[in-house]
Amino acid sequence: MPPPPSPSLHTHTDESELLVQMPLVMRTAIAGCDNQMLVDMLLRLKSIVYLPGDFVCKKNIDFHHFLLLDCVDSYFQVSVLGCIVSHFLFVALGFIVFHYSMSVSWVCRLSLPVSFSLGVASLLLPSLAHIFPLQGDIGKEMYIIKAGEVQVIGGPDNKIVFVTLKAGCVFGEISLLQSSKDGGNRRTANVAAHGFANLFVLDKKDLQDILSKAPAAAAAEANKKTGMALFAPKPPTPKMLRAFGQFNKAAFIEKLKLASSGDKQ
Ligand SMILES: Nc1ncnc2c1ncn2[C@@H]1O[C@@H]2COP(=O)(O)O[C@H]2[C@H]1O
Repeated sequence: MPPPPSPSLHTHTDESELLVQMPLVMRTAIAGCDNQMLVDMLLRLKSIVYLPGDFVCKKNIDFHHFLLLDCVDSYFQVSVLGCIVSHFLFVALGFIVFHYSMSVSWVCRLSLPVSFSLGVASLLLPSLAHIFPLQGDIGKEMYIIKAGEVQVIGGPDNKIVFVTLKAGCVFGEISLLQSSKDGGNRRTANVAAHGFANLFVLDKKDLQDILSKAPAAAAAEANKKTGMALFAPKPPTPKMLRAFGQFNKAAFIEKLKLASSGDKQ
């Protein structure tokens, strides 16, 4: 008797079984989708697990990461470090100048104030980042949450949680769909994994391919035109309704009075 097939070697799968395992939001969305589009999309999805706190999308560059100062958690320490680093740079510069037998007096005189200013500048860097925010990542992928949660975060030190997205939610699509003019393809928010998050990732190019082939895309284009009809001038009111529209209450009461006085006579 042949051995029973191992579960991992099944050649075909029952779609309804697969569907049951998906988050409810995804199942509902799938129900209204074009079949070919779904197949196209599913074949291109990659599954990635993000660790707790990992950034999936970045709107702002974090200056502590930027300066490679993850271990330094206060602006004061950053500025002190800035002073020390710039002072050593000047000492090195002085050494080079001295080595080439040039005057070092101006280097010595400038060393302290410049080190100090650079220290102050490094103190101000995080505040400057809020005034002149650096542009974030260019969106290259969008995500569907398979399991776990992600949070859209912002504010100082990304402490504010704007929204928590759960299994079945889609995000990271805005920068993919916006035009690149005026930096429109930059991430509009920071998104980080809240606990372990298993995400399906879809490339920008794959998304564009799917949308260009999908009949739904054409329908959406057509809908833009038909949708306008909803706001177009309304058709003229039918005759009967127009008669109601011209209904004059005072004249009607006058007619009633006349009729009743005629009855009495
Ligand atoms: N208020 C919000 N609610 C839900 N999702 C958001 C919100 N703001 C931003 N996002 C998502 O966060 C993503 C960040 O990258 P994108 O700008 O590409 O696309 C963004 C949206 O998908």
